[in-house]
Amino acid sequence: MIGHADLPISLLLTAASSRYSYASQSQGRVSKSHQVMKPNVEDLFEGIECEAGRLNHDTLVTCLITDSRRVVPGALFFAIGGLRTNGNYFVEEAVDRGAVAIVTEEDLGARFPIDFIKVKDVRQTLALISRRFYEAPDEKLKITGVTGTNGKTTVSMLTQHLVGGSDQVGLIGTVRYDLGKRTLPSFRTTPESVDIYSLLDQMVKNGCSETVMEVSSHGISQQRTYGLDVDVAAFLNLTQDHIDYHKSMEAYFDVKKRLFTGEMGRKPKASVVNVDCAYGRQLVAEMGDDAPVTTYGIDHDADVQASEVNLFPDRTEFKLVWPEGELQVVSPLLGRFNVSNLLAAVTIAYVQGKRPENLLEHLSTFPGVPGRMERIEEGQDYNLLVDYAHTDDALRHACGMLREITPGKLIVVFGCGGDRDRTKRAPMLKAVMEGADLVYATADNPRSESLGQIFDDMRAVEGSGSVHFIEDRKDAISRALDAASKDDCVLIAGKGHETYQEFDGTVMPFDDRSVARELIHLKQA
Ligand SMILES: CC(=O)N[C@H]1[C@@H](OP(=O)(O)OP(=O)(O)OC[C@H]2O[C@@H](n3ccc(=O)[nH]c3=O)[C@H](O)[C@@H]2O)O[C@H](CO)[C@@H](O)[C@@H]1O[C@H](C)C(=O)N[C@@H](C)C(=O)N[C@H](CCC(=O)O)C(=O)O
Ligand SMILES: Nc1ncnc2c1ncn2[C@@H]1O[C@H](COP(=O)(O)OP(=O)(O)OP(=O)(O)O)[C@@H](O)[C@H]1O
Ligand SMILES: N[C@H](CCC[C@H](N)C(=O)O)C(=O)O
Ligand SMILES: [Mg+2]
Repeated sequence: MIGHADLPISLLLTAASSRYSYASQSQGRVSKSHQVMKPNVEDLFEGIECEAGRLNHDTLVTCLITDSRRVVPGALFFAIGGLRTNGNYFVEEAVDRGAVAIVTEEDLGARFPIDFIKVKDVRQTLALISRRFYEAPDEKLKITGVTGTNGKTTVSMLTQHLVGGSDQVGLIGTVRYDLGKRTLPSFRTTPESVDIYSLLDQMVKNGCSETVMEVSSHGISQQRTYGLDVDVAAFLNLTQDHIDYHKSMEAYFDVKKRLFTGEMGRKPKASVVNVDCAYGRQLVAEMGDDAPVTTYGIDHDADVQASEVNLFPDRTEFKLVWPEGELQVVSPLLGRFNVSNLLAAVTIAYVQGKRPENLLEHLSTFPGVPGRMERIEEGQDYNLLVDYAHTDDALRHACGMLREITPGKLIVVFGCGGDRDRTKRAPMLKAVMEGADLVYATADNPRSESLGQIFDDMRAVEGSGSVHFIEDRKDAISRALDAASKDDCVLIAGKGHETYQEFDGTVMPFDDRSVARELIHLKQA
C-alpha cells in the first residue's frame, strides 16, 4: 500500500506497468457472462486528472459500480452526489460489501479503511473510466446520437431501419436496447455511462458496426455521455419539458447544445439539425461556419428539404429534395411531425454516405414504433390509437394530425406524470382542450405525487370545467370508448409502449393497448 494522501493521483500514476488478468463480471444492471480483461486501478486512472487520495497501484478492479447496494467484491465504487441522497453516505456499506477503492469528490481522510481517489467531477470520471474499462467500444462503432424534446425514439428506430437493421446497427433508447444478437428491454432512455459502454461493448462483440442512440438532456447533464466518440449528432427540436430539472428553456437548450460543441468532451464528426425549429437555427448560428452541419426542414430552406406534403389517413407522401437530387417518398407514418422525423433519419443516412434513392423501399416498409400512433383494431367502428405524446407540443401535433383525418369527434384520454415538470401540466391540458372535442384527464405515473395535486396543476388552465377528471386510468379509457361512435377517433396518450403505472414507489402492470382491447371485447360481449 502506498500512502500519498496529499499528492495528486495523476502524479502517482506514472510509469504504469500493465497487470491485466481475466475475470468474468456482472456490473450495473447490464449483466455479462463473457470473459473480460480485469485492469488495475493504475491502468484505469493513467492520465486522468485526480486531486488527491490514496491507492495501491496493483489493486485489480472487477467492475465499476455507482450504487452501494450493488457492490460486489472487487468493485470500484463511484460515490455520486445526487438530488435525493449522496453516494458518499454509503461508502462504508461499499467497503463492507468488498469494494476495493472509492472514487469520490470528498476527502475520506487518512483513516478511511480502503483506498480512495478524490476527483473534481465523479460522474465525468465515471464516464472516462468506463470507456477505458470497456476498451473504447465507441471507437469501433459508427455512432449516431439523436437529441431533441420529441421524436428521438422514432428517429432512432427509423435510422436503424434505414442504415442496416438491428443485426448490424445497435440501438440504445426508450423502448429497447438492441445489441446485435440480442435485445434487452430499456430501463433508461440514455443509461448511466458505465451501462452505455457495457452495451456498446456487447454490440461490438456481437458484430455490430454501427449504433444509434437517444441522447436525453438528463443524460448529457449527468455526464452519462461524456467523452463518447459520436460520429453524427442530430438535433430534432426543443419545446417545453423537464423545466423542473433544467429550470429554464435556455438552460435546457444549453445542455442539448453540448452534444454538438465539444463540451461533452469530444466534438461529433458531423451534425444534422432541424432548421424548422428556432432553437435549431440558433444552434447552427452558434456552431459557426466551419462546423460540418447538414440541415433539414419543411418550412425553412435546408440542405435536405420536404415539400408538397400530403397527409392521408393511412400514409404520408412528400417530395424529398437533397443537394444532388429529388424523389417522391411514401411512408406509413402519419402526420406532419413524422415528415420531420423522416427527414431527420434520411439526413443522418445521407451524411453517413447513403444515397436517398436507395432508402425509398426502407422508408415505405418501416413498421413504426411500438406505442407511437399504434392502431388498435378489434372490430370497433371508430378509430383507436395509443400514442406516447407527453408534452404540450406532442399533444398539439397529435391532436392536429388526428383532427385532419377524423370526420367525427376526437376524444382524448391522457394524464401528466408525477415528479416531472409541473409547469407543463396546464399547457398540456390546454393543447388537448384546443385540439379535441372530449377530454378525459387521468393518471399517468403519479409517482410520489398525489393525483389531486397533479389535477390541480392541470386545472390552472381556463375553461377546464368541461374536462372529465377520472382518477382510474382504466375507468377513463372505458368512458372514452363508451363515448365513441362511428367516424370518431379515440386517442389514448402519454404511456405509449409503457407496460406499467407507477404510484408512490409501487409499479403496477398497466398497458393502454391491452386495457383498450380488453374493454372493447367486454363491451362487444
Ligand atoms: C432526475 C434524474 O435524472 N435523477 C437521476 C439521478 O438521481 P439522483 O440525483 O436523485 O440520485 P440519488 O437518488 O440522489 O442517488 C445518488 C447516488 O447515490 C447512490 N446510492 C443511493 C442509495 C443507496 O442506498 N446507495 C447508493 O449508493 C445512487 O446509486 C446514486 O449514484 O442519478 C441517478 C443515478 O445516476 C439516476 O438513476 C436518476 O435517474 C432517475 C431514476 C430518473 O428518473 N431519471 C429520469 C428523469 C431520466 O433520466 N430520464 C431521461 C429521459 C428523459 C426524456 O428525454 O424525456 C433518461 O435518459 O432516461
Ligand atoms: N418531431 C416531433 N415533433 C413533435 N412531436 C413529436 C415528434 N415526433 C414524435 N412526436 C410525438 O411525441 C411522442 C413521443 O415520440 P418519441 O417517443 O419518438 O419521442 P422521444 O423524444 O423519444 O420521447 P422521450 O424523451 O420520452 O423518450 C410521439 O408519440 C408523438 O406524439
Ligand atoms: N421520458 C419521459 C417519459 C414520460 C412518459 C410519461 N408516461 C410520464 O410518466 O410522464 C420522462 O421520463 O419524463
Ligand atoms: Mg425516447
